[in-house]
Formats: sequence, C-alpha cells, structure tokens
Amino acid sequence: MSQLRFTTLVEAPLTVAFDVARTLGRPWPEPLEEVVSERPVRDVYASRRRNLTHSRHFSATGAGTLVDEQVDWETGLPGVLGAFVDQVVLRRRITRAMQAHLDLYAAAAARRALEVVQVVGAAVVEGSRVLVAQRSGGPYDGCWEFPGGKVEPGESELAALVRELGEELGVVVVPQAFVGEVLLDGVVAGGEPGTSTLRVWWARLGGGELIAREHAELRWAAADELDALDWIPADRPLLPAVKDLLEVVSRA
Ligand SMILES: Nc1nc2c([nH]c(=O)n2[C@H]2C[C@H](O)[C@@H](COP(=O)(O)OP(=O)(O)OP(=O)(O)O)O2)c(=O)[nH]1
Repeated sequence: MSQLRFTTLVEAPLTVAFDVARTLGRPWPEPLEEVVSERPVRDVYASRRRNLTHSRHFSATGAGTLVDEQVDWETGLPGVLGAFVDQVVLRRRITRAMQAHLDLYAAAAARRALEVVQVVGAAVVEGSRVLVAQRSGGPYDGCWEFPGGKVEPGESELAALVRELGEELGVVVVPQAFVGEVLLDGVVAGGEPGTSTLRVWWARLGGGELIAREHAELRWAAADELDALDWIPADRPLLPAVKDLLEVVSRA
C-alpha cells in the first residue's frame, strides 16, 4: 500500500473547515464513496475500483483548524509495473491534485469564515480553580458557561476575549493558550444553525475586581466540581481539556 500525508492550517473554525472541504469535493474527478463522516472532525472516502482511500481529520488549534489528510492507494498491478504505477505515476498525480486542491480549499475556507460569527470564552484559572459564570435570562437562563461572547466583525479573537471579560466582569485578562473548540448547534447571531463554534482560551487575571455585571452568579470551581454544574450542553465536551489545564496550572 502506498501512502501520502498532507497537513494544512486553515484560518477557519472547525465547522467551516469541515463544511467547505465537503462542498468542494475530492481532489479527483472520480467520485469516491463516503465511508465515515463525523462532522466536524473526520471524514473518510474510498474508491473500491482503484483501491484508494482519502481520510481527513480536522482538529482545533490556536491558529485555526489543522486539516490532516492521508491518501492510501494500491493499483493491484503485479510486479515492477505495479510498483512503478503506484510509486511513481500515481504518487505524482495525487501530489499534484492535492496541492492544487489544498490552495483553493484554504482560501475558500478563510473567506467563508468571515461570514460566520465566532464565540470566544475564557477559562480563567487561579490556583487550582477555574472561573465559571451562570447565565441570566435568554435561552440558556441558569446554565453555566465560560465567560466571553461573540467576536465582532474585523475584531481578532483574543481582542474580543479581553473586551468581553472587561464588559461582563470588570476585569482585565491575559490570554495564555488555546484550550479547545466545540460546535454550537443552535443559531448564533442569526447565522445558520450549527456553523458557529465556541473557542476557549486559558487566561490569567491581570487586574480589576470581579463583578457579575451580566451573569446571575460567578464561581471558582475545582476540577471535581465541574461535571455537576448545569452547563450549556455544548460546553461539556470541553470539560476534560479544562480539567487537564487545572492539573497542569496547579502543578506549575
Ligand atoms: N460566552 C459563552 N457563550 C456560549 C458558551 N456556550 C455556548 O453555547 N455559548 C453561546 C451562547 C450564545 O448563543 C453565544 C454567545 O453569546 P453571548 O450572548 O454570550 O455573546 P455577547 O456577549 O456577544 O452577546 P450580546 O448580548 O452582545 O448579543 O454562544 C460559553 O461557554 N460561553
């Protein structure tokens, strides 16, 4: 079996990176059959006739979505001819097709990302506790969340994080590192349901006095208290990463 791997960093949230990749289709004219699809993290396509498999894995990073692709193929032709076709002819064709496709894809995803409202949240850590906030009013009334909000047009994600925490809690925060990203399946700011995501950053307090200006309650929660809170459901997949963060920060 021959194999090629490609990685592309796309300036787009997970959902956009995934959806645009699927809309553009495969780098080959020949249709492939879908084998696995787990939006927004993974898809696998295969062609039985050519014995070719194309897998993509999408993961969130601080700089955007990392798309990891792998192409496996085997013509099944015997002997030296088979080795030549697999190792030289097809390898060259697949490389060329992928490179042309990936340039177009990254540009299309970055353009589409500008139309999607992004939400940022902060995991503010002090010692071995993280700040959690209870929403007041609206569809998630009474649910716990990471304080933050929507990124405004033209604003950077981290500028939005600092602004939102200043507005909501009266504090200055200093972002430290990216924690994780989850899909928001509801409508955010009138956008298409399921396109926005929440990206959470570890942050430290840099000044000011905490005040709940918009929330019902603020609480410093230890790792073993997180699961029992009534979270906005979309946030739950982030809890393992936040617990890991608490462990690392409290040990440092
Ligand atoms: N801030 C925050 N929002 C979250 C979380 N989880 C989650 O699903 N959301 C959703 C709820 C809202 O639909 C959207 C964020 O909206 P928001 O109301 O907090 O944003 P905002 O401060 O910019 O709001 P606005 O009043 O200016 O419209 O993201 C979370 O942990 N933190």
